[in-house]
Amino acid sequence: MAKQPVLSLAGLSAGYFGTPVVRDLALTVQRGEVIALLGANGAGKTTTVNTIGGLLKPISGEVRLNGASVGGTPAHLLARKGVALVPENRALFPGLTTREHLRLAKSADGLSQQDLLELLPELTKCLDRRVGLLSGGEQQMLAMGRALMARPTLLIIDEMSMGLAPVIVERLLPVLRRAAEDLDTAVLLVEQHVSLALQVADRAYVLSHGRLVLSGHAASLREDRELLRKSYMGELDASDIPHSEQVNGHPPDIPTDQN
Ligand SMILES: Nc1ncnc2c1ncn2[C@@H]1O[C@H](COP(=O)(O)OP(=O)(O)OP(=O)(O)O)[C@@H](O)[C@H]1O
Repeated sequence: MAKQPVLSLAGLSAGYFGTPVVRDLALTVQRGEVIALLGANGAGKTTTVNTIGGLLKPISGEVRLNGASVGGTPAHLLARKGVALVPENRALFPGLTTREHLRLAKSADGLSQQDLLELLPELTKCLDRRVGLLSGGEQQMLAMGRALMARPTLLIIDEMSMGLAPVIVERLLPVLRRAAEDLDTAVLLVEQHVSLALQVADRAYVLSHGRLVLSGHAASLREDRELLRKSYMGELDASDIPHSEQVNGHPPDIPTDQN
């Protein structure tokens, strides 16, 4: 029997002031999986993850967490249900130390600081430094570590690579794999850096102009650079897409305009 996904979206439309900027999304993330949500600037990635994370209400369609409908549930209540969102700006406090961030994030059922440092030993040397003095890579490591303190069932990371050199991002990617494997977390990674994201992801979905245009196993997407390029640019037509990479086994909706 197929496992129930931790996260599933069905027919999800989301946007601002009642106007959708993403439409008819369907996507699943299972426990222990790292899923990449890819797309160019303005494709709708942040809108999607903010809707999953309870910062925006869906316009229509379903957001399900472990099978239960949670669309429109506020972020603080979703956090209690095991959803952790690392936003694009990381939302750290520059004047507090790493240790203070971890202390604030500690919860009864979560990881201890020691458990977290076993998972992310790179944070040990930062414990007593103020966050404003950490490098961008160290800050992102802390933002992810703070989110993992709660042992989330679903970890969402928006633009992990934002402002970081690729060599730094390569050091952060294994953290996602460790979260998935050691904590059995479902990980949804939003990225513009396609090749970095596909290094760590099990599967990926590509958003273009607010619609999912491609999904598939990361290994096969890595091999077909031209297919990926076209999906990014909204240039796909149905004949480009191998059956195995169609969204949910059906040809995805191909954007007909560039709006
Ligand atoms: N607060 C907002 N109010 C109105 N429109 C918005 C708002 N935030 C984003 N948008 C619009 O929604 C569309 C999708 O933006 P979104 O930020 O979700 O894309 P993205 O794929 O995350 O891109 P980026 O990587 O640039 O953040 C864009 O056209 C953007 O201008």
